[in-house]
Amino acid sequence: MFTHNSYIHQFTDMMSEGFIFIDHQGNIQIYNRKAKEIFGVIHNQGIGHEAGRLEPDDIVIIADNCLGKDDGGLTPKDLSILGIRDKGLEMGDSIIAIGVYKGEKILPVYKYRKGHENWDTLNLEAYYCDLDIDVSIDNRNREIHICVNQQDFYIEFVNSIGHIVIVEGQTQKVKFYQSRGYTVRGESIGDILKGKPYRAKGKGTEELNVIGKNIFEIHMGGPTINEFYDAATGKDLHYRDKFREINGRSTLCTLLPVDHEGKRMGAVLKVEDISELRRVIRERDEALKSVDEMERKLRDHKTENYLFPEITGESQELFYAKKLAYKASKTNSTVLLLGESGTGKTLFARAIHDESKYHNQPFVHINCASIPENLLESELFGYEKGAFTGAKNEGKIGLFEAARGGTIFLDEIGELTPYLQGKLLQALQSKTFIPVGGTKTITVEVRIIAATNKNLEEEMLQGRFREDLYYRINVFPIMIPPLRQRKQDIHSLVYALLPKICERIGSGKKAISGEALQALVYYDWPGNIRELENVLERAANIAEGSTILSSHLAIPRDKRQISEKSNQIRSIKEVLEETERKAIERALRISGGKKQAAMKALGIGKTQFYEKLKKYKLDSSENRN
Ligand SMILES: Nc1ncnc2c1ncn2[C@@H]1O[C@H](COP(=O)(O)OP(=O)(O)OP(=O)(O)O)[C@@H](O)[C@H]1O
Repeated sequence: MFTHNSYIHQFTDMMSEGFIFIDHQGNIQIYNRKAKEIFGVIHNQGIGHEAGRLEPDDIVIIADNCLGKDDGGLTPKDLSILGIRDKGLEMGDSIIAIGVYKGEKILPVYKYRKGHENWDTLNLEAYYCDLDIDVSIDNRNREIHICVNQQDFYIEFVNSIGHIVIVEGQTQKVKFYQSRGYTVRGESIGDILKGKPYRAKGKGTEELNVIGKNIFEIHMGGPTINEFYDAATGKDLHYRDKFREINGRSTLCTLLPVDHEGKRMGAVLKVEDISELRRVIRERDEALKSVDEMERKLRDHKTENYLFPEITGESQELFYAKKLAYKASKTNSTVLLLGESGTGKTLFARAIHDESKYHNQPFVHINCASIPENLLESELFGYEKGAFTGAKNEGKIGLFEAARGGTIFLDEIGELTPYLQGKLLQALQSKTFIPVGGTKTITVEVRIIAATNKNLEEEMLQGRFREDLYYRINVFPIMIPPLRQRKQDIHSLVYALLPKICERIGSGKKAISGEALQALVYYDWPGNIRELENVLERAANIAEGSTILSSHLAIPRDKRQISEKSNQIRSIKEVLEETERKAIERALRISGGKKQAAMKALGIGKTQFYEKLKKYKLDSSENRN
């Protein structure tokens, strides 16, 4: 009845979904164009080839991502026809194999992965029988590529699939390649290897006539096709838009029985191919993953920003230093804080300790410049009783020991004498020391943070600081820029520090006038934040009213005139020079004072670089590396 109704065929061919109708015996009556496309009955993929069968001496290339599944039952044993007899190979394994059909004289090449292993791609490249062969199974993108002399034959898959390309031994021409719809065409690898004929492919190829054939001739069994048959033969089964896999393709299916005058006539199956949709979903998942990644990065960025709230300032320069400090806090490495006096090195050292895993352990701060040289050794390493005149009878533990398990902060490390530098180096290297006047070696695990306002590299080059100690402590350098290079922080510093200062000195709350604030911004702050604190404290003390005015600020008058100066027009040369100076300062700062690195970053030659350092007085020494 349906076979002769050409209108029905025409109409169903116009549908964008696959549509199959089988009668009450399971014979196909309608199989529309889209269904043929989905299941590969119509075949226009690739270059095409003639019909044929596998012959001895043909070169066979196989890529199968799960032996025994969905490939027409290809087993490890089947591969013996190519000379592969590997006892380690089992069902469920993935394999790439190249061999000659029944060609016992030419050994096969192959590579496989066990089924339980987790991997993304399996790849085999070979020059085999004068052919350039490159095969890959890409589990992530769900594709198998077999490239023969740069000709790519690829196949997509959902769960598992087998792909095969056959090259004629004599002519070296591709005589068969696997593609979508192989089950419908009865061309599984298993069948092909057993010598079953395959159909021609490509334009003008005769279409496989499915009408009138039993559904099981065209589709291998499987839950969906079984249900389809059951519904057609009388079972009361129906569903709408369900995800089903048919012949290894992901589909969205609607199944409906067809009754006429109370009698079961058959069933229809409407099929939407969602492999494409899967690809889109995968792409979307990947996009979401990168959004997640991005969000995580942003979160980290935010955390770093909010991390050390006691370190006030929003400048990029400070943010960069904070970021490094945060990273340093999560390692055990020795940290070297570099920066002028009053820039916040102690604050950073404390913040690193508090954020580290040692935060419940002691934090011991020692200023190497403030202790007389003859006492420093015993302060650091302790002494035994009676070690020297004036020593306590019972002896004393040193700061290294007091810091056991925690952090020792060696401030102004550049002030250490050569003798103490040697002692310190020994302690850092061996994590042991001998107290003054003692004989017993003491072992301590302690995290070192050192700080200096000197240019240690310069000190080292001048022979005033031991090179070995310099490298030992310069593991994680963090440069804290001076306030004049991050004037942007002045506002927030004033607003954070002033209330605390007022509370401490009991002056009552004080505000600051716009003019005073502007004067603070224009000043160059050689003493950095410590100087800013002092200026604010003094101003809060002398201001009688509730507002600090510029007249209350103890900063040199001529140095706050820059505001007026900045209104003057400057020559281009002046502006360019200032920009140049700033660029060099910034490069030196970011490279932690390392001249080679700064020079490289600036992209200028050595002579030019040193000339400019001299010109802008950024370096006292002229003849350095
Ligand atoms: N970013 C900041 N936010 C708030 N207070 C700061 C900041 N930086 C520094 N300070 C304050 O400035 C003062 C000087 O800082 P700190 O003692 O840490 O500097 P330093 O570099 O160790 O100085 P020195 O080299 O003279 O020892 C301290 O009172 C500190 O709390």
